[in-house]
Amino acid sequence: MHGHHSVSSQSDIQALKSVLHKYPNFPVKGVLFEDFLPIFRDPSLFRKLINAFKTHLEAVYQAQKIDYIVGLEARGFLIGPSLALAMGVGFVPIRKAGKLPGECVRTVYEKEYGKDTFELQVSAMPPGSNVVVIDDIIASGGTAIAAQDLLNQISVNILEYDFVLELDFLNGKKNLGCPVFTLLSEQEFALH
Ligand SMILES: O=P(O)(O)OC[C@H]1O[C@H](OP(=O)(O)OP(=O)(O)O)[C@H](O)[C@@H]1O
Ligand SMILES: Nc1ncnc2[nH]cnc12
Repeated sequence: MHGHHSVSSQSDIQALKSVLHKYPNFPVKGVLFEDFLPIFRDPSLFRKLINAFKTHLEAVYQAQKIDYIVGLEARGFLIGPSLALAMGVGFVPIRKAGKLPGECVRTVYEKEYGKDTFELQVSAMPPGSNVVVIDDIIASGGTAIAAQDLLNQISVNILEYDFVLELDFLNGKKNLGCPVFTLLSEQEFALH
């Protein structure tokens, strides 16, 4: 990558956007499902995705240390570990209920198309850790708020949320008390 560029090149962003796919009425009627999986089928796009998040985070957090990348099951697991490894920081998963051993904190939440339960291992991170939460998309924001709830319960500080996509019309960001970065925003996507 080019050392002094603080944002990803517009051609990388366009290349990533060009493979996104929309599926009307999936998984339920009335939902327009945004599929980002084609990015992972092409290693050069996968690399562009990871580099774009890394470049963004390194530009924003020069003075402050990121302790962990926290990924949300399941699609946050496709990005989080690769990003954490590239940045040389730890990775911690937040999982759907019943998957994690040991003492866990738990929360029930509503998302755009249903209800779910999230858990986080209490021993995963020391209190006061600074984390970035990553997922593929923010829709209603229910999932992101559930992650905030769990991280608050173990006294971990969220520096920001990073998403690949957002559904603007659902305004999911409104109840989040920290910055949100969206790599391929739906607005720009629509212009393309
Ligand atoms: O902003 P919200 O309305 O809460 O929706 C966003 C969440 O919904 C999807 O996860 P889903 O629970 O469908 O994940 P899965 O791929 O693990 O089934 C998506 O990957 C986000 O995590
Ligand atoms: N419209 C959507 N597309 C993909 N993932 C989602 N998760 C919640 N809403 C979604």
